Amino acid sequence: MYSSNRIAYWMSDKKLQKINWKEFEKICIKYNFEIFKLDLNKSLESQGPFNVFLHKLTDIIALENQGDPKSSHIIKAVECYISEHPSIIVIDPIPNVRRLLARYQCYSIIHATGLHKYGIFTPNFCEITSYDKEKTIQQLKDANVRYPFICKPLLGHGSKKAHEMCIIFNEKYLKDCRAPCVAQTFINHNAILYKIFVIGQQFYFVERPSLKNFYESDRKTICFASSDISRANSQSSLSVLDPEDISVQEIKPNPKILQKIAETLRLAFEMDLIGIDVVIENSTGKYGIVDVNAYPGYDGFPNLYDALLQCIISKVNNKNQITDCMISNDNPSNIVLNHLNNT
Ligand SMILES: O=P(O)(O)O[C@H]1[C@H](O)[C@@H](OP(=O)(O)O)[C@H](OP(=O)(O)O)[C@@H](OP(=O)(O)O)[C@H]1O
Ligand SMILES: Nc1ncnc2c1ncn2[C@@H]1O[C@H](COP(=O)(O)OP(=O)(O)O)[C@@H](O)[C@H]1O
Ligand SMILES: [Mg+2]
Repeated sequence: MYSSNRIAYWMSDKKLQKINWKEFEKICIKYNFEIFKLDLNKSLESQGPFNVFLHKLTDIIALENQGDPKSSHIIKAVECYISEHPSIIVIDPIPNVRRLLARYQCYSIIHATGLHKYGIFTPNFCEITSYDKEKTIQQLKDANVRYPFICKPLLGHGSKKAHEMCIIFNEKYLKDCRAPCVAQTFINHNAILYKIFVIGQQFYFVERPSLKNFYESDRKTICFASSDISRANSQSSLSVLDPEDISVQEIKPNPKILQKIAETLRLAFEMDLIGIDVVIENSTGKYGIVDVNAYPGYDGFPNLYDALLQCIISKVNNKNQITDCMISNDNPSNIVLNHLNNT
């Protein structure tokens, strides 16, 4: 049992408390898995061996990305250990998490999935690279980004700043774009957002508050912190619909379409633990994917830890099958080799 069923994990203490991790440890023990928290400040070799590494390293990866030497040292050590022990199942692989954190890259991956065939899209987006007004106008035009649009920081995690955004309504206030950033067309969706939580092949969705409808106008830029908008109990004034929008009929989400989004993005990002923010566009009824997160909160996911362990077990079994297959594939080639040697 020692090395074949040993799970190492790392998450911040804040996250561990929030998600009642003790519950997961109990389930692991019940199913004969040993589980322990990896100490990132100690030699990893001395804490091994283990065959599964489960983590939420997003903030450290984001800090590494911003040049923080301590974070960079930690992530390099983890990556080095993983590459020296290629049989470890990493949930989720660090290069894939890195790709997800960069918003522009993240939207490009969604855009390339072909989900538009099913009435699913990611709103038009582009990277704003400078404070040069003419250049910005051209970048918006080339990508067909319309007013109003949201400016989002390039990096989607790692600091409070990553979640500070603004809505720009007209050319006059383009100066408020905090370059470099991603600009994304604002989709009116009656202030309702759906969060899809994915754990391997299982998924679940919840409804959350979101931003009210906005239209192109000469109004000033609105700035907001995204954490004030779509948390379970958020009560922002930006989520209160204007009187003329109250009568817009709510479109109920089709679970089959949300399932299609969950399955497609899990494969596209090659990640098992993701959260996807989806809005349904008022005017078309189409499903817009506005954000994808690594290892989300899973608030409300039924039997969360059974689902998580099931995901781990199926990956361990898959890996064992592949290994068995490689061993048994060895035999025919050995026979051929022996045969050749004997002739
Ligand atoms: O960036 P957005 O789109 O808001 O997504 C967030 C982040 O993933 C948060 O993780 P973190 O705080 O680690 O960045 C997560 O909170 P936790 O993982 O801490 O619970 C939130 O889960 P919800 O709290 O379920 O919304 C999820 O909605
Ligand atoms: N293109 C969009 N159109 C309309 N609302 C959006 C759009 N993108 C984001 N939002 C709203 O802004 C919030 C924050 O944006 P998001 O990209 O999810 O940022 P974060 O990574 O900080 O969660 C979302 O929860 C949603 O309410
Ligand atoms: Mg979000």
